[in-house]
Amino acid sequence: MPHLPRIALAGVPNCGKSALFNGLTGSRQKVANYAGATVERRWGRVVLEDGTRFHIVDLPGTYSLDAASRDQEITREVLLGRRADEAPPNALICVMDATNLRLHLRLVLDVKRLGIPFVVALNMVDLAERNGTRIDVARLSQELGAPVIPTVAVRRAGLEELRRRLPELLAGMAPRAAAADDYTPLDTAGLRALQKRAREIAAAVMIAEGAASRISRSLDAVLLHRVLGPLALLALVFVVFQAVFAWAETPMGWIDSGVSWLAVWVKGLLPEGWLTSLLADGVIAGVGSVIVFLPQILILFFFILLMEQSGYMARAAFIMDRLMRSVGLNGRAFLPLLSSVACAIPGIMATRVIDDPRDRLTTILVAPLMTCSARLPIYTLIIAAVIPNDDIGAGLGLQGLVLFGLYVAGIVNALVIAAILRLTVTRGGAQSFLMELPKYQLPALRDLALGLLSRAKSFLTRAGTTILLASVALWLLASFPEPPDGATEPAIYYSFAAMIGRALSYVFAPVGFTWEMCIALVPGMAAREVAVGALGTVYALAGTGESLTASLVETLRNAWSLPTALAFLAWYVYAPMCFSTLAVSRRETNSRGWTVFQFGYLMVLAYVAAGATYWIARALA
Ligand SMILES: Nc1nc2c(ncn2[C@@H]2O[C@H](COP(=O)(O)OP(=O)(O)OP(=O)(O)O)[C@@H](O)[C@H]2O)c(=O)[nH]1
Ligand SMILES: [Mg+2]
Repeated sequence: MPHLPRIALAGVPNCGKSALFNGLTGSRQKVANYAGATVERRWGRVVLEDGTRFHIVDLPGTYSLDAASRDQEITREVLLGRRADEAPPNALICVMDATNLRLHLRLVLDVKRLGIPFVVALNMVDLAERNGTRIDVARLSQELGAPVIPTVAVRRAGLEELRRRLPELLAGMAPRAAAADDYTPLDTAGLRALQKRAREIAAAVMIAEGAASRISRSLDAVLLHRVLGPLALLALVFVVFQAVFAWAETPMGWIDSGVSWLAVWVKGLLPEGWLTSLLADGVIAGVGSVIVFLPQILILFFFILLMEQSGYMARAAFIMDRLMRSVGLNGRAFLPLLSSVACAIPGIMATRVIDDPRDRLTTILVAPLMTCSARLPIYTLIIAAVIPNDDIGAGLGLQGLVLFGLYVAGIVNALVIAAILRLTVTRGGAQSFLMELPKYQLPALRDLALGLLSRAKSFLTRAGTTILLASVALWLLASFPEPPDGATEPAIYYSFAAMIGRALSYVFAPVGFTWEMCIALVPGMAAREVAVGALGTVYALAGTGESLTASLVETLRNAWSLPTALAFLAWYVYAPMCFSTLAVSRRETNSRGWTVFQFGYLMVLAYVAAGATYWIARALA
């Protein structure tokens, strides 16, 4: 890797660097319609037709070379060659958004001072054309003293031409490490001169300037409206959770019957014995009970991707800014928190866009409270088991409403705890929030499909690895030692797992958990949805012949009292996150103390919440 020349992609956030990177390398980096989608650098290798090989690096976007936030700092360090382990790139592709030349020229002019040879990819020319902007490309190239190639990164247009120009760029590449030493940050006068020059060039090359589209303005008049905006956001989120239940029902039914059929088939095919039990009760019951949730996860991500691609996500951050400010965070924290709805890990990584270290720390600490998609299986399983599938009018279901409530609870918890932290352990002044609103775009179907595909893949991979292993391990623990002669209880009752479960139930009985639930808590630390798989395995083993075909939902409905089920839900609203999240927290906060604090406070909250729910529900029932 170190021997190949390196080309870096530089540009303002949201100009299409990652889309271009994906186009050039065939990889699938996150492309999203808001500033700050990329927070890390990513490498890829490119081989040109003439055999030239080089590495290309995708960087977080930056508005200037002396930016403050962690993601932009990475870009600056890479471009200036300040990273200990690597020299500055040999050449650059500066990506510009053709619909916003002035802003983008400023960065290009600043980058030009580095003295690293570059080409300009004049991206989003499709949008520029549509809104009536026309640019004199030859003149722009002349003014910048570098080749300018019009591109449409998402449709891979112009990439051939770009590739053709790269060998000549690499031929004239700078001796490594020379460039950055001469770079000094601009003083105010220098900055002004640079801005003036950017304006001049923009004026000179713009043959016609289009206005922001009318559609965009009228959409914003509603979606960013003081009253209508928040209402629209709330309505949208509500619809999403209704859809998660309503649309997923049928495909989930198919998967569920497929899994049950498979278990029965295996039991019928193989002679009774440990292998059959391992396959049917361990692998199929464990992994199967998690895979059932694939449709729901995909529906949730369908909406998230839609919001990211259309440009609505950044507006949602804007709407939430006031609320966020009232708890001492700012609108910037909204996107990381929203990413945590997928998973806290990318969410915590996304906090790199937050400049202020205390804001950032607070956001990291509360991110696991947002309802991650691994909780979805647990929530829906228990909701399906204990909440009646009533119609609450207007075609809305009670189950969807409860799920919506749990997600809202996650958000409220995150905000309340952020407010408390901001007043105590992470006290400090609040920062103002500035974020460019991206253009509205119709989501590209291809990108949506690819996004969903990669989600499905990672979910199934987890099911096939972590969850499979946990299910097998649990099956072992739950099947041995074998019951003594003349045993009256199901075999699992005498197993190691039951011993562990009963030991744990000294701690958890006061909050209403049964020993079967306690067994599921342990593997649930590896990944939350494993708890569902574990329940699948435990109840499959504890079950008698007739409940073999009964779904897990039916089994739980009979086995758990309502207070117990609600307490389990409450536990997972706060539940100590999976270990991978803790590892990422540790890395991003760079502090063991804060990680322990995070784990500790979530643990305590989970226990208290489960207990309170259990006792209140019992008193009411
Ligand atoms: N119409 C159009 N949309 C584009 C083009 N290039 C990128 N996009 C869209 O612009 C948005 C931003 O693209 P990204 O590749 O994520 O931008 P980025 O520069 O990597 O952004 P950061 O990582 O936040 O700095 C996405 O919604 C893309 O689908 C283009 O040439 N034409
Ligand atoms: Mg990017």
